[in-house]
Amino acid sequence: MTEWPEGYGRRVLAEVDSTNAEAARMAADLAGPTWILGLKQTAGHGRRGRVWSHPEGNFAGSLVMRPAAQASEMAKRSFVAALALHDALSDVTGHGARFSLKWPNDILLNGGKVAGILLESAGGPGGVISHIAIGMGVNLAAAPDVGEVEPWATRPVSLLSETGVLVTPEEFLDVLAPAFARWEAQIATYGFEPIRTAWLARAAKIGEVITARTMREEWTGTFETVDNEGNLVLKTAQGVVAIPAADVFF
Ligand SMILES: O=C(O)CCCC[C@@H]1SC[C@@H]2NC(=O)N[C@@H]21
Repeated sequence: MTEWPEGYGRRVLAEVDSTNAEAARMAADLAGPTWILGLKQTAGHGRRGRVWSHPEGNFAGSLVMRPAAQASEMAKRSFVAALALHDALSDVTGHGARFSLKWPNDILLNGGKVAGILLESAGGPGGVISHIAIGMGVNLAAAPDVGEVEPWATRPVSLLSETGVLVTPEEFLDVLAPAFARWEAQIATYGFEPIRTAWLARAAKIGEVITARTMREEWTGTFETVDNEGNLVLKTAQGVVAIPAADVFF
């Protein structure tokens, strides 16, 4: 097994409202980047304020850091997190080819959603962030009921139901944390480009027609790439558009 990464803290909580909320509470006194694992999460939330339910045995964890960086740079950590989750899920199952990455923040298994990522940060002076929480939820043991997610959402699946592999949240963290540290070292040393390239190599639906829905508009077009800011680039009938944030539908 890979070693726990040097310099990263680890806190396991029997119960927590939300590991991202706990990350915010801890941020002021942080000695270094710290993983928070919630074995039971009672008020987990997803993107756009959606409820993130926590069937027993699933992974709910956040990495909290206090980097001296602009918010726009930190947003790229969601790609780092996606790569780390892809590595960890591939490692524990031995079925890497079954996983793909859905822009912006989902991990798919056999085309269903097995994991989601939620970045939350607080601002400091001059656009520099004071902390970032990289929250990750993984359906290790069970997927939420279809009725719990929006009708248009990607079908939720669990690792257990799709692969027959059951790992505990603690075991999963022991694989995920070193994977994250490897990709974090890449972005810290070489910048976003190797992350972008690696992410694209694992992306779902590249070259295919997809729909991106933002708060105000909906775009349908060919998924060309992700640009060096992390935007989704679609070739539409109106031209090429770069979309910073949206929900994507296949
Ligand atoms: O797909 C999404 O909408 C993102 C889901 C993120 C859920 C995780 S679980 C751990 C962390 N704590 C939270 O309250 N949310 C994230």
